Amino acid sequence: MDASQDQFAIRVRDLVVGFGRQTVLDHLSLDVRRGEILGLVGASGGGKSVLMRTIIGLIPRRGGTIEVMGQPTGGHGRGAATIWGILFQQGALFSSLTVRQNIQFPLRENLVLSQELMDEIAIAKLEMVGLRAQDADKYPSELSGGMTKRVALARALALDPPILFLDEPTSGLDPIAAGDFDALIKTLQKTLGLTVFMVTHDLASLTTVCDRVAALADGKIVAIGPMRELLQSEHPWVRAYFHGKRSQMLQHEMR
Ligand SMILES: Nc1ncnc2c1ncn2[C@@H]1O[C@H](COP(=O)(O)OP(=O)(O)OP(=O)(O)O)[C@@H](O)[C@H]1O
Repeated sequence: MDASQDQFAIRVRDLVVGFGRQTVLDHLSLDVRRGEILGLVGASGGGKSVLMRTIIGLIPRRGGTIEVMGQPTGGHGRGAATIWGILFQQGALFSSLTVRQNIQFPLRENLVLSQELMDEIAIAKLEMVGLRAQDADKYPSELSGGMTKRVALARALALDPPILFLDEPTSGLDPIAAGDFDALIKTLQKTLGLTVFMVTHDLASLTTVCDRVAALADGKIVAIGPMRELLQSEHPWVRAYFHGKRSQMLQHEMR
C-alpha cells in the first residue's frame, strides 16, 4: 500500500447506482480520510443512504470502484464486521435480546470466545459509550432513545472496527441527548482513531463534530470541505441548504 492509499479509509470512484430506470448515484467520487469525521448531507431521497449501503455492500453498483482501507470492497480476507461498524437510523437492536446479548451478537458471529470474555467485552463497550454495567440485562423496550443509540453504538464497536458508519445518529433525540451523543462520537474518534462516515441533517452535528462535510446533489458530490468552506459554496443546492431561512435561523442561534 503506498502513502497516498494509506491516507484514505474509503475511496469511491465514478460510482453508478440505480434501481430500474432511476439512476440515484451518477458517477459519484468521494474520498474519506483516515481518522476524520465526514458528514454527508443531501436532499431527502437524494441517495445518502444508498451511498452508505453501497459502500458496505448491501446494494449492488452498476459501475465504478470502491476501496475500503486500501482494498476493493469484497476483497477483504477478514469479515466486513471487523472493518466497519454500522449504526442504522432506528438503532435496530434485536428486541428479544438483552443489551448484553445485543453487544455480544457480532462477537458470537465472528469470533470464538469464552462467555466470560464476552461478558467482559460487553461491559467494557457499555462503559465506553457512557452506560452502566446495570444496563446490561435490560431489554431494548426498557431503554430511552438516547440509550438505544448508545447500545447500538456499543454493538457497532464490539469488534473494534476502524470505520464507523452512522445513519442520522441524532435523529429522534432531544437537543441535549443529541449534543451528548455528538460529544461521544467526537471522543471515540479521538481516543480510538476511528474514521466516521456520518449521514446527517443535523446542523449542530455538522458544525461541532464533522471535520469535513460532503454535499450530495444530482447523484454527485458537489461540494466537500470543512463546514466554513461549505457555507461559502456557490452551488445552488448547497446555498439553498445552508442559507435557506430555516438554516439561517439555526446558524444565527448557534452563534
Ligand atoms: N431498495 C431500493 N429499491 C428501489 N429504490 C430505492 C431503494 N433504496 C432506495 N431507493 C430510492 O433511491 C433514492 C435515494 O434514496 P435514499 O434512501 O438513499 O435517500 P436519502 O438521501 O437517504 O433520503 P432521506 O434523507 O430522506 O433518508 C430514492 O428515490 C429511493 O426511493
